Amino acid sequence: MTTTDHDETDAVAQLCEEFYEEAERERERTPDVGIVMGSDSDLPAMRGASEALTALGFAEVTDYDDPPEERFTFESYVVSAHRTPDLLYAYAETAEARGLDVIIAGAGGKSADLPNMTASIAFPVPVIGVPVQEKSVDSVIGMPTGAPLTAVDAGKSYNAALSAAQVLSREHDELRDRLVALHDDRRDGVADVSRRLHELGTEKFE
Ligand SMILES: Nc1c(C(=O)O)ncn1[C@@H]1O[C@H](COP(=O)(O)O)[C@@H](O)[C@H]1O
Repeated sequence: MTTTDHDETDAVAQLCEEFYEEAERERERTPDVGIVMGSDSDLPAMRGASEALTALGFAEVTDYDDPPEERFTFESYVVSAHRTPDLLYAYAETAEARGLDVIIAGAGGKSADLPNMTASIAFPVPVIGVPVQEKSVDSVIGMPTGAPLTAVDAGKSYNAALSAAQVLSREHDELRDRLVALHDDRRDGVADVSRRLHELGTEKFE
């Protein structure tokens, strides 16, 4: 093992320790939604999740000691079942105690095991899987009976966030109303674009 490998192992152990410590703390405000992805190279595909949550008035927690004022929040991490199984275990095992109500987990490649392993370990916290690529779909959704995972289509992290908010909205009318408003906006958007296309014609439409 090189010095770098050793340092990286320590860095993983430190993050694991932080999750276990957080699980022990009694905090008034904790993130509602957890976003995890197998690599930071998944960020372009996973950004839709934070965009949708932000559109619904969620803020991102980047410091547990200084959480945002917003009522609904989320947090993001890179966790890999294959590269850092211990980190995955620490993240998922402590998810409920750390206050997470729903997890959105995205991974790519043909062996996208992060979402399903997170679902198994974090149970009964619901996990919404995002296959980052088309080739990841089967490995994300293929769960045996008794090991549930909800998933969206490849790359649809925006929808994963809407589903996460739907779960939370059953307990929070305020969030329910924001979801309905966002839904209505999208519906109006179709009418606007339809009118513009019709009135400008296909040549001038941009
Ligand atoms: N599918 C997984 C897991 C996992 O499932 O544990 N860990 C990383 N990955 C995926 O590997 C791809 C390439 O990652 P790199 O770009 O870091 O090489 C990413 O799409 C990631 O989600």
